[in-house]
Amino acid sequence: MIELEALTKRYGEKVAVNNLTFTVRPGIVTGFLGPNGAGKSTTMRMVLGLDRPTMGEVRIDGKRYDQLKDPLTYIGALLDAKAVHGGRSAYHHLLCLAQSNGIPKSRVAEVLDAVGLTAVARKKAKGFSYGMGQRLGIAGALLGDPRILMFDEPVNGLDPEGIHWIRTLMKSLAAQGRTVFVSSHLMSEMAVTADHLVVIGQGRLLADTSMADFIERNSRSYVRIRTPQRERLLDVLCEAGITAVDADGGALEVDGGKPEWIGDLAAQHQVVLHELSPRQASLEEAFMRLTAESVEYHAHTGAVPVPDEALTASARQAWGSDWKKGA
Ligand SMILES: Nc1ncnc2c1ncn2[C@@H]1O[C@H](COP(=O)(O)OP(=O)(O)OP(=O)(O)O)[C@@H](O)[C@H]1O
Repeated sequence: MIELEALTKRYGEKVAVNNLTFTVRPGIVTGFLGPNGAGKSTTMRMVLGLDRPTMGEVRIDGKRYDQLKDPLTYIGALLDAKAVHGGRSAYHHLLCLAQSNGIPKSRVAEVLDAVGLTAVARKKAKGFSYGMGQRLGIAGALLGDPRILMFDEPVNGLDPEGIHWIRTLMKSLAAQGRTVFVSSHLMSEMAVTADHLVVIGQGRLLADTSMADFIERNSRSYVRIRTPQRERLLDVLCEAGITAVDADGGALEVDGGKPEWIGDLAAQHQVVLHELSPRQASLEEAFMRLTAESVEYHAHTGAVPVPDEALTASARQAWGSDWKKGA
């Protein structure tokens, strides 16, 4: 389990991580989502004791990172796949890690096998492709057989086969009862990998919710309609008790409506339709909406278009006053 409590990191005037409180639990994959610069990597570095919090703290199974004996046996992480001595072979890179962390030598061959690098184990890391480098980084994370694993944007730059492999690996690690914490800026990727979501924007917590809840609340289905007789159609829909809202390009949208029903209604009233199409809002759109509110807060004046229940209490407070103080 990873517990963050009021975790904050300032770099001069810049608040990279702002009062984050959440828990990453075992047995599931927790996705850590946020747009570029949201503070994901800074948070992960603080989890590993690589950056010092300005305020607050992080506990790994109840202890600070610097209190862990042989930390690789508690938490394994892939933060930067390039952080490998290029002149060393994959085998020697892992052997050095093992020896400096009280991990038996036999474990090196096991993790090389687990990530599919056995055949190239004696080759120098500098000759590795990006995907092979990612696999080597993951082997390092698995080396201490830790109960907690943390991956920073592990699928970035990978081909579909590599993405599928990492996705399957994370799910199987969680199924073994481990805590799996993985960052991404892609909602679509998290939707098929994570069981739980923590979303941040500008260092602040925006949502801490189960993936199932997020999907249920944001998988909006609607019908898009275009007509040259807009006012007439609006009257007809209104009489039928259907609410239509304006959409881009002069179109109308009806939430949850059936296209057949709207088409029949239009035909009965001799309203010409140029488009009548069922649509499903993507989760990526929902994520962009959620995070755009934090990125562009100053420009925002209307109601927050995200389901209130999906937000944390601190996020609800965050939509406003304290942001304008420049916090
Ligand atoms: N050492 C540093 N000094 C100054 N500012 C920093 C430092 N590290 C990060 N930042 C700033 O803190 C903010 C958060 O950065 P961070 O890398 O944690 O975000 P991220 O969510 O991981 O983004 P990305 O997806 O682009 O990696 C950014 O505005 C970044 O410029």
